[in-house]
Amino acid sequence: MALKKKGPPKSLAAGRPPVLHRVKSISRSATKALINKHHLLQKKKRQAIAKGDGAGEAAINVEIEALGGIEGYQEASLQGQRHDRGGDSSRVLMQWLEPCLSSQEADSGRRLRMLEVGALSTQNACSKSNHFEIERIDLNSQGEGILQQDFMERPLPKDESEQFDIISLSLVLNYVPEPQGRGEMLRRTTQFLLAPGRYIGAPQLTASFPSLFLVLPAPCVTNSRYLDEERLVAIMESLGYVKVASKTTQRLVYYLWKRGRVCKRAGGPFQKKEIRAGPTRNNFAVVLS
Ligand SMILES: C[S@@+](CC[C@H](N)C(=O)[O-])C[C@H]1O[C@@H](n2cnc3c(N)ncnc32)[C@H](O)[C@@H]1O
Repeated sequence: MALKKKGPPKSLAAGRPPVLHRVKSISRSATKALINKHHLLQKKKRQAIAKGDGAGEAAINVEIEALGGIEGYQEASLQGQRHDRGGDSSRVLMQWLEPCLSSQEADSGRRLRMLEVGALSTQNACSKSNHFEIERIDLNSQGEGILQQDFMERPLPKDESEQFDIISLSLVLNYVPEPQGRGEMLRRTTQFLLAPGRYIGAPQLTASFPSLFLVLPAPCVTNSRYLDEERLVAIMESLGYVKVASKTTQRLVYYLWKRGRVCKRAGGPFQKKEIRAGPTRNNFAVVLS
């Protein structure tokens, strides 16, 4: 009987059980291209569904799967959270909130409740800070501690116990393929936040809570035909939000919006209207009817 030919000796590591899922490294440009392609396919899929084009939808699903499906997309997103690529966006939130949170805990010991929509990890800066009791959800859970749930299908809160002091919506709004869907997502956040003005016993929290942490790729606001900072502020104000903090980097825009009372004179509705022309602009838009 012929002996089985042995391959090259394997490293010791090859024999060890996979105790840690290590994310494969992808270049920065490949990551960006993969994320953009995924967003484009999601948009085309939504259009095919709206037209009742079953064959088109199936073909797009094949393309999405060929790109690695939602898992491939999430893996690429995790690459973007690497320290050398700008790091996890919730670090900015913690820089903004740390001073008021530290003094609040010394006073009352109550941990604030956070809903993290589109959570890829349980190890980001807000999780590690220990300041929050966090409920994490994602369309495709990456594991324990993250509930698999579509925020748009999440049952509305029955009472205060199901509402939150803060919602994190980091790089999620731009995943929604249609402008109307984005407006609906923003509107929905208000229903999950506690009523404004409830921090009577902790006045240091009043300036920042209840609030929405919103992060978007910078070009969505800095280089869109249909959205700029002024229009975003107007949209958010029509929902009762007031801008408390913001930061723009080359890659991302970060905002902290505090929920206030909806002003009767607030503008809107906000249709898809060109506010800046130019061949190099993108088409990111938010529509609120
Ligand atoms: C680009 S990742 C962002 C992850 C992380 N928040 C960050 O800032 O790096 C977007 C995540 O949002 C999730 N997502 C998109 N729409 C969602 C929805 N309607 N409900 C829950 N999760 C959603 C996607 O599944 C994906 O994991």
